[in-house]
Amino acid sequence: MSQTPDLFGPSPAEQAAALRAQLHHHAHRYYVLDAPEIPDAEYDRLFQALQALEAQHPELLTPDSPTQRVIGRVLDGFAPVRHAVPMLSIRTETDTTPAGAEAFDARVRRELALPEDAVAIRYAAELKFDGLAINLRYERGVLVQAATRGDGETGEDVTQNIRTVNQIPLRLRGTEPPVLEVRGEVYMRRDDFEALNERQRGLMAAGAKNEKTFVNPRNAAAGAVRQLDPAIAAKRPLSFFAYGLGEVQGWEVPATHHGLLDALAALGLPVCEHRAVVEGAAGLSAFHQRIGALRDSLPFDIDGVVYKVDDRALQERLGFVTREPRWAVAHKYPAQEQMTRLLDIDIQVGRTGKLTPVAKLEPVFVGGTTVSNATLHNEDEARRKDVRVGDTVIVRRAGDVIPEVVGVVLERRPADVGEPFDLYQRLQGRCPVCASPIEREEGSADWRCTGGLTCPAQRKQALLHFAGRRAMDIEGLGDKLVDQLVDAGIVQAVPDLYKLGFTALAAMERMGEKSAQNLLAGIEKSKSTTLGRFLFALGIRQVGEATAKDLARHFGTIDRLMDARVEELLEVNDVGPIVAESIRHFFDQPLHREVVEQLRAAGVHWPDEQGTASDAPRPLLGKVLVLTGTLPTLGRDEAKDLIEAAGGKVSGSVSKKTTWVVAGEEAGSKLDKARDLGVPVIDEAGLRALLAGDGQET
Ligand SMILES: NC(=O)c1ccc[n+]([C@@H]2O[C@H](COP(=O)([O-])OP(=O)(O)OC[C@H]3O[C@@H](n4cnc5c(N)ncnc54)[C@H](O)[C@@H]3O)[C@@H](O)[C@H]2O)c1
Ligand SMILES: [Zn+2]
Repeated sequence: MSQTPDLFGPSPAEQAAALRAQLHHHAHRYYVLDAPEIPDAEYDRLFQALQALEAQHPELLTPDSPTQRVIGRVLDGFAPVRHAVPMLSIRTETDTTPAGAEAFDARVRRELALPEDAVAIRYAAELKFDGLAINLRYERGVLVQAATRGDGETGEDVTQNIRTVNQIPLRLRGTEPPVLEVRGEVYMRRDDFEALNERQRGLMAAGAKNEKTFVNPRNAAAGAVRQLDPAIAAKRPLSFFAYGLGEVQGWEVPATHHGLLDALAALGLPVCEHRAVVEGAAGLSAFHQRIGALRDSLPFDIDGVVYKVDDRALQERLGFVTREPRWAVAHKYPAQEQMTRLLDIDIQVGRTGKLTPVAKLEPVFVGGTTVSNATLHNEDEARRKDVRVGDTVIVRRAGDVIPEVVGVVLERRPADVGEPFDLYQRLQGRCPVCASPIEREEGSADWRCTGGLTCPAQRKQALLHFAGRRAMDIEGLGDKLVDQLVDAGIVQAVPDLYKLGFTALAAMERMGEKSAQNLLAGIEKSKSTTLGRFLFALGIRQVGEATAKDLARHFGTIDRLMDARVEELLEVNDVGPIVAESIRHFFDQPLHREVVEQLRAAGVHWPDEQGTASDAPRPLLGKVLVLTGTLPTLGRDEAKDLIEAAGGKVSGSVSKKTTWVVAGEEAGSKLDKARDLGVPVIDEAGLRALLAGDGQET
C-alpha cells in the first residue's frame, strides 16, 4: 500500500500510530490509574477505528497494538502475581441489535466447520458485569490469593482487600482440591455506589481533603480493590459474581459451562441467577432482549451479556486468538456514559429551597434514552469537576437514577470556554424564582432560597408533595395542573386548594368540566386523612413518611406536636437533633401555623390518636430497649407500641446505650452482643413488669 501524501491528510500509518498512542494513554488512565478521562463508548470507538484500519492495512499491525494484547500493568505497591492460566479479554459485539447474536453464532459455526443443516449450537448466556476481573486461588479449599487481571499474564496481589468482601468465601464448601482458581467479577451495587458518593460529598462539604467522588460503580470498585490501605477498602462495599475458572488441579471440571456455574454455586460462590442455556442465534437474541428489558431494574450495572459455547469439548476445539477466546463474545447494550456538550448551567429550586445546578446538554442518547438535562449535584461538585459552559462533558444515566454529569473531557476544552462555576455570583445572591436572598449554611454543600413558602418554586413543589399519593393523595392534581393553578394565581398556597370553585376551575384552559369535577371530588376526599399523612404532606424538612407516622403516634394531636420542645421531640423513635431542630424551626414560623389552621378550618380532619406522649405515666422514659427473638405472647409491633407508649425507645441494635435487651425464643446475635457488653437481658414477663412501672432499677 502506498503512502498517502500529506496533501490528503494523515497517512494510514500515521492514523494507526495516533490511535495507538491515544488508546495506550486512555488504557493507562483506566487500567492503571483508575482515572478514566473519556467514557468507555468513546474508547470503544477509537479501538474499533484502529481494528478497522489494521484489517484494511494488515502491514500496519504491530504486536504491541492494543488490539493484539490485553492492556494493564501492575501498580507500584502491589506484589506482582504471575497467572498460571492467562486472564483474557472477550471479543465485543458492538452491534446492539439481534444481528450481533447472529454474527457470533455464524462465526462459531464457520470455525467449527459445521454443515448448513447441523443442529443449533447450545450456548450458556449470562450477564456482563461491569466491574473488574479477579482470580481467586483456593488451595485445599482455602482462599490463599486474589489477583487482578493486570496485562493478562501478570496481575496484582490484592488478597488483603478481597478478604474484606463478605460475599467471597474464605473456604469452599464441601471440597478441598489441591488447586481451584475461580474467576469472576468484583463489582459495586448501584445503591452502595450512590451511598458511597453521597458520603464522599458529605465529607468534602465538611472540609475533608483527599476525598473524591467516583464516576461510576466500576471505577469505585476498581479503586477499592486496588486500594493500598485495606482499612479503606473494607469501608467500600463490594460484591462478587463467579463466572469461570483458572488453574485447576484435582477437581473434576463439569463438561458444560452451565454445569460449571451450578458447581461454583454449590461450592458457596455467588453466581448470578440471571443465566440461561439457549439454542442458536434466536435463543441468544431472545436472551439479549429479555435482559435488556430488565437492565434498568437490576441492582448493579451491566454493559451487555456474554455468550459462551456451553460444551467444553467444543470450546477446546475453538480455542483462542491472541487476546480472546473464540468461543465467547460480549454482546453490548447502549452505553450508560456518553460525551456531549454543555450548553448552559441552570439553577433549579427544589421544594425545600435547595438550589441545584443542572447541566443543559446537547441532547445525547445514553443508557437507552435521550438526555438533555443532568444534575451537577451542588456548587462544590461543579467546581471540583471544573465544569464550564462550552465543555465536552461525560453524562451517565443508569437505572432509575437521575442522569448526572460525571466529568469533563479536558482535552476537548475549547479556547472560548466559560468561567469556573460560581453559583452565588451567577444568581447575584438571589433566588432565580422569587429573588429572595440565598444562603449556604456552614458545613452544608447546598445553597438555599430563604423565601420559604413565599417562593413559587417551593410552592409548586410543596403543592405537588402535598397532593402526593403517600401524602394527602389528591387524585388528578399533577404537575401540569399545579403549574397552571400557580401561574394563573388561583392557588398561592396549600389551603387555597380547598377554596377552589367549579366555575374558576372549569374556566381554565385545557380543563374540561369532567376533569374539574374529578379534581374537586379528589380534593374533597382528601379532607379525611390521618395525622401521619398530614404531617408528611406539610413537607417539613427531614420529616419523611416514617418519621411523620412516628410523630403522629407519639404526640397524638397536632397541637401537642406544634408546641413540643426539642427535648420532647427527641423522645420520638429515630428522631435525632437535626430532625428535632427542623420540626421546631418549621412550627416556629407563624406562616406555617397559619397554614395548619387554615387547613383545619377548611375541613381537613383526622382521627386524633391516643398519643403516647399523653399525661399517662411513662415508666420507660429515657430508656432504650432492643427486642430479639420471639416473645411468648407479644408480637414485635405490639411490644414496640407498648414500649413507646411507656416513653421508651426501641432500637434495632445493641450498644452501650441499650438499657435492656428483651429476649424471646431463638434470640440471635443481639443476645450475644448484650452479654458481651454486659447489658441486662429480660424476658416478656420482665418487660411487662417494667411497663407496669415495677423494677425501674437497672
Ligand atoms: N474509558 C476509558 O478510557 C477506557 C480505557 C480502556 C478500557 N475501557 C473499557 O474497558 C473495556 C474493555 O476492557 P477489557 O479488555 O477488560 O474487556 P471487557 O471488559 O470488555 O471484557 C472482558 C472482561 O469482562 C468481564 N466480565 C464480566 N462479566 C463476565 C462474564 N459473565 N463472563 C466473562 N467475563 C465477564 C471480565 O472482567 C473480563 O475481564 C471496554 O468497556 C472499554 O470501553 C475504557
Ligand atoms: Zn425562591
